[in-house]
Amino acid sequence: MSTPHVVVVMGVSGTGKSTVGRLLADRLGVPYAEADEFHPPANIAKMSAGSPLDDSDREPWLDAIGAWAASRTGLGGVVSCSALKRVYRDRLRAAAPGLFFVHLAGDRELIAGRLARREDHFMPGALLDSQFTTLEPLRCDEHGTTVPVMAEPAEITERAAAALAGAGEPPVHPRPHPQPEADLAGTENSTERSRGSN
Ligand SMILES: Nc1ncnc2c1ncn2[C@@H]1O[C@H](COP(=O)(O)OP(=O)(O)O)[C@@H](O)[C@H]1O
Ligand SMILES: O=C(O)[C@H](O)[C@@H](O)[C@H](O)[C@H](O)COP(=O)(O)O
Repeated sequence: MSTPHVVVVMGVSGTGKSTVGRLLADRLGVPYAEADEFHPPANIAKMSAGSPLDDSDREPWLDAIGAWAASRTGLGGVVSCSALKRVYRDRLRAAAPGLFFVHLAGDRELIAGRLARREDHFMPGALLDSQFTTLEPLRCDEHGTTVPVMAEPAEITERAAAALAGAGEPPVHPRPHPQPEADLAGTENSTERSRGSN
């Protein structure tokens, strides 16, 4: 029996992480975890007030998501997380080596339109520019794939699942040792890099 992947569905606010993440988890038969549930209340308050998060705001959030991902290693799971910068993804990989990233990518106008129509969410559409400014797309040495979001959610999910199937077994890593605090503002850390499949 194959080893299930732990998948991070990433991208800017409104790109479809929650929508596609839930569908992908159902498709794979694994649990889904929602990034917004991992924020300290202060982060929600800051974004609700119209201010973007900075690196230090995101540290406890990334660590909580990383801990969930680590708990699913070998079992499988899907978690949403904007994971906008490479150094954020390195932090997640340090906690849970072997993560597969699905970057949901779309242009600003398309996503702004979806955010404008989304109801009952704390994230103001006015923060979208800052999300795009911060975004560092997946690099070719990162284990993952990029899927355009100008399609129906079911089709996006199929494309993500196909990329995952093509990626084979998750890379085997020893259980990570506790890491010293990484400096998000610093240069890349020494996290082992997985072979990219995108
Ligand atoms: N592929 C899609 N086509 C049309 N609307 C979408 C698509 N994916 C998501 N949406 C809608 O766009 C909005 C943002 O999606 P959501 O999943 O909440 O994004 P995120 O979790 O990345 O912030 C929601 O109202 C959702 O229903
Ligand atoms: O700034 C970030 O790192 C992210 O934007 C993150 O904070 C998250 O995306 C928000 O909680 C909004 O939630 P959605 O991405 O679901 O809109």
